Amino acid sequence: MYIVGLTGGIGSGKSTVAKMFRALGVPIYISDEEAKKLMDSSEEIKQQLVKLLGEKALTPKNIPNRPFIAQKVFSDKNLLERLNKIVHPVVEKHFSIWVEKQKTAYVIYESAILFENNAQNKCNYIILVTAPAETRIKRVMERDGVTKAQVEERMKNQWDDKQKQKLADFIIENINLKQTQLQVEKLHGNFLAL
Ligand SMILES: Nc1ncnc2c1ncn2[C@@H]1O[C@H](COP(=O)(O)OP(=O)(O)OP(=O)(O)O)[C@@H](O)[C@H]1O
Repeated sequence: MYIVGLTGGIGSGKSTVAKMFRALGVPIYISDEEAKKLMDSSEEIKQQLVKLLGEKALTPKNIPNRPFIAQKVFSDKNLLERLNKIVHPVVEKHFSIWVEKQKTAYVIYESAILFENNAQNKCNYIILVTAPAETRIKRVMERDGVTKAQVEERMKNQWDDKQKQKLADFIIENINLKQTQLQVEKLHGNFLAL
């Protein structure tokens, strides 16, 4: 079975593309969602969070205190790296178990920060979804009801497309949805024929 990574900057349309693959029967692992769920449920992660950030890292209900954690780690790169080192191995293990249960020719691993997290090694192929920055900003402003500056702030933590294009095997230009659908169908055919 092949593992196909799916990535792209904020507002590029990863989720939109993932839905198109899912409609074709491809299992999708949305890494950010799974990591969030695992942080809530894994006692192993929670214990390590308290070790790293103190008792306040958990709420009285024993779930991660996200605003507290975010405020701590986003101003301290070293802490962010250490947090990633706690969460990643658990997600990796969960992903491997999930992959083994799938019965298709390939699965998709979706992550906004696939390259930034060095997750390309686990993928046989990588698809990068792109769209012009102005388009992406407009989409996210509309989708999330945020300002241009807020979107640009989030973009700062991601690599730019030029860096990612060098490492991607396939690029889906997501501007017109019909064209995107055609690109997805073509790639799906390619992956099935591998
Ligand atoms: N080709 C398109 N034409 C018009 N709107 C689009 C197109 N592709 C995506 N959108 C819309 O743009 C917004 C962002 O798309 P989507 O959520 O798929 O991006 P994403 O890359 O997953 O974003 P994020 O990284 O923020 O999760 C959504 O509201 C989506 O419906």
